[in-house]
Amino acid sequence: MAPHPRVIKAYNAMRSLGISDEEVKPVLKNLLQLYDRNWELIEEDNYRTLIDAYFELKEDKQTEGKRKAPISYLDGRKPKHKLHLVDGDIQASATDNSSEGLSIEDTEIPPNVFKQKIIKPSQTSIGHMEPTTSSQALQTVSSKVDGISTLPCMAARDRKLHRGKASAAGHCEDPIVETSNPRIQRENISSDHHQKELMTPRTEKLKLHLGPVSTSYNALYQNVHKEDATSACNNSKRTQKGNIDIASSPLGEIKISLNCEVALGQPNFRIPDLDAVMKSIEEKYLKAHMIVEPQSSMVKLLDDLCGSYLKLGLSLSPNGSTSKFANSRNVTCLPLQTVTEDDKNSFHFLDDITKGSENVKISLLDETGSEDVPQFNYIPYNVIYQDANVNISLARIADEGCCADCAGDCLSLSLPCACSQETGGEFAYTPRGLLKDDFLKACMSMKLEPLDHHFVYCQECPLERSRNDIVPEPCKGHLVRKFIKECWRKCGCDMQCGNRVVQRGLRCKLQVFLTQEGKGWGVRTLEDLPKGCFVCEYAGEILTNTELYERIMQKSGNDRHTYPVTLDADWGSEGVLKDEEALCLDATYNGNVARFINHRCSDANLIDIPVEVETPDRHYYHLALFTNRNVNAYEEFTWDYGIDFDDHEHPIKAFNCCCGSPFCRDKKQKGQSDNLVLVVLSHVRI
Ligand SMILES: C[S@@+](CC[C@H](N)C(=O)[O-])C[C@H]1O[C@@H](n2cnc3c(N)ncnc32)[C@H](O)[C@@H]1O
Repeated sequence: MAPHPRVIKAYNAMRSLGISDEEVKPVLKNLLQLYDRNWELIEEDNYRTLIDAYFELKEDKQTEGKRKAPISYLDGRKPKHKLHLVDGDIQASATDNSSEGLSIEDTEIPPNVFKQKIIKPSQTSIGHMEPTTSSQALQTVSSKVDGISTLPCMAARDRKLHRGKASAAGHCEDPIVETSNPRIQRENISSDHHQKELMTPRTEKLKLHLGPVSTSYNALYQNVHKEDATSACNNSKRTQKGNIDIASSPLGEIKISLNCEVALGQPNFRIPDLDAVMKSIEEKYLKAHMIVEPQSSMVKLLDDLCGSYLKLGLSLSPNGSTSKFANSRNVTCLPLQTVTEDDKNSFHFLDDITKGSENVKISLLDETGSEDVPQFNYIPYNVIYQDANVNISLARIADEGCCADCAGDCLSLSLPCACSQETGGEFAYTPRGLLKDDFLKACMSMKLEPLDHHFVYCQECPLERSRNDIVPEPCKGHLVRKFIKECWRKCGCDMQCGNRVVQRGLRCKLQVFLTQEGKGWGVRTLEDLPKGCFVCEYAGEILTNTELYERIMQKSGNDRHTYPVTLDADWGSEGVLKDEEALCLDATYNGNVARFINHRCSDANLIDIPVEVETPDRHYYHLALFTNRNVNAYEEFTWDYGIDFDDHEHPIKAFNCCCGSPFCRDKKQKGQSDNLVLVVLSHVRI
């Protein structure tokens, strides 16, 4: 009888894993019976149910075999690996191409052979959730590309990175990362292994017990730790490292337990979806880390998995939807345990601090786990706190101050439109959306050599009033800054117009991370960025000077940081500016990613440039941060706040600068503690 096409497909899928038709047949038959011949259940996710059921059956049979009788080895040698993970008949998998029709009657459990399997390098599965019975297998996620075992959604590019990272991190021995390099396997498999086995790439199958207490991986896992690799061929051994507990048996079985008991102290913990846990790990290691950080390792990754498991579990609402696996019979809930010291050492990771409000996610990472996650509310754009008079109305924009007659992209016009007037009849941006070199150069020169440029003077300066309200000193002057003016709502061009960069929002891949130099949190780029690239604007609450002053007065000694930026670019031209008219941006409680960007004296890689978008005057404007040189992936962003560290009269005391720049302006001794360290960013003090 001609085999059923679905049977042939199933056989083919299993053959690609090196499993013979003979062995698949009884398993498939059982599953068809169990699922009432519902093929969809068997076929979904690349036959994961079938694969799981197959391995489960093998495991059961092996256990039974061990109990009943000594195991017979076809080649007379003891196996190094337990059948649970690697099995198969060499001849069958290599030569048996028959796809006999499957009939219920011809079910036959294959002999309990215990042989090392020759398997293609690509044959690996990860993320198998152990079912309660052998036939209830769920959650096998297998990936067969490039000989690298991968997490389920890993893109081809990411897999390359994964491989690159393995070597960079010195963890090539990790079978999860690299299974196809025979040299590496030779180095890590004990000497009594048969040569055929040494040259044979293996498959791994990882099992995950989902439960609030421990997450376990069972794997043919000789090489996770070198010390454990050898122990797998000698005596049983158990090692503990952080949240990870590794036990190995003389049969080559290694079990990795990830202790997530910290979850148990959390009343809101719900068991998360394993796919979501895996995805979150991928986000972190493949996208955020790009698998190139030297300190990354599988141990760290598994530890991270535990952390993500907890975090995702906690993020599920008690009454809302829980994981589809949460009530599954396949979930193993283990007894309660207490929180250990190790739990306190786990890192902090947030997938997206923007709450989805930006074009791109921004992750937060504290690899030490020592710092509390910052408490603030993410806002992507400036928001008026209360009294600030920011008059945004179309009526204020004169017809000649916009380009109502334009269409499409203003940058493509042979004669630049009215919106280029502010920048001398030329747009500040290139068609690639970068700052033009000349414009950037002029802005840099103002930043670095302010005295070479023009200043305007207030009749009564709000800054001087804040120093001495009774007898304020004369205004020291405000630099006449270069502005960018972008097209806006009254303009006829479209949103893709090249003169709309800042208003389109953040595009770069950024990460908030804990700096090593004692600067607290910082921001880094996760990709190479060219010179003149818009990174983000400094967004916060728009406050009047009066409101800012009141806030500063209310701050307690523990509340160390405030992040106000004065919008003083137009102060001099406004004559007498009252405190309730002078504006600033405060990102302390409500702000965007820029609130984490640290200061660097003089040679910072970002520059702040005022940008006029909705309002035609310069009373209120946006403060946009652009790269002033090429910035490499993983470089920390910095900008020069313009602090005069020698100005001891300033109402706001500066921090002790740890910028590390050879041009650092802070000459005072390090280590002096400040009770309340506040900093006014972005005004050059001369
Ligand atoms: C705008 S915030 C930057 C983010 C901040 N690091 C955090 O953890 O939230 C400014 C504060 O960061 C710290 N900071 C920034 N640059 C620094 C530097 N070069 N040296 C020391 N501390 C710095 C100071 O505490 C300052 O008040």
